[in-house]
Amino acid sequence: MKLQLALDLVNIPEGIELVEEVKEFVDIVEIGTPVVINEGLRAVKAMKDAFPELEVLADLKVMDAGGYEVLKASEAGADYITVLGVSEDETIRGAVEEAKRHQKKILVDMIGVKDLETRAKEVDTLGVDYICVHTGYDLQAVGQNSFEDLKTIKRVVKTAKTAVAGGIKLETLPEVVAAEPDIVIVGGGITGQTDKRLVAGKMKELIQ
Ligand SMILES: O=C(CO)[C@H](O)[C@H](O)COP(=O)(O)O
Repeated sequence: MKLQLALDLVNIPEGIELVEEVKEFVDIVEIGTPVVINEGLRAVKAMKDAFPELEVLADLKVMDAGGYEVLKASEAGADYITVLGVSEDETIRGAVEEAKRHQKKILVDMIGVKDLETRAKEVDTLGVDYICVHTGYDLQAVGQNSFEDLKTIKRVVKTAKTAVAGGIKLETLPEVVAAEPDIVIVGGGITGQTDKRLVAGKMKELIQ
């Protein structure tokens, strides 16, 4: 099980400083969608240059032009690129083909998918590397999480690996770990803490 640190509310120097603090406990650094919007793909390149030993995920949430956007993120040094599960199968196929060409991985984010079981089964046939259940900020704000959805994809997905994201904290991590996802994605649960190193270390312990 890998721990992915999501960086959403920082600029490039702040992100690098934050990763420096917790890098020994983290497997993947996510350049979150707001960071990509603010800073562009150069944030991916800057993180990979600063920490070549860590994997970097570009959270582009690709919705169209899958091949082209995966190409650009791959050129910037991303190891993983996210594509939305609600996008067309053609988009996901294009992303997967391009990722394979560059030895990169595609993580499909199921945010906004209404019939999770049916779509997860479909996406699982498209050759993606990971399927991720995700409660975004707007649904976290009304008290939702993805813990039951994780159990659903663990039951129906046969080929892809699984991941979970959305409001995971140290207190809720044991419940998540019990469902055995391949990647646990944590943003504010680490970045919003006063002692980030302490919390990241405890999370890593629970995951191992
Ligand atoms: O993709 C995201 C928001 O769209 C976040 O990176 C993801 O939800 C993880 O952050 P947090 O743990 O703070 O919810």
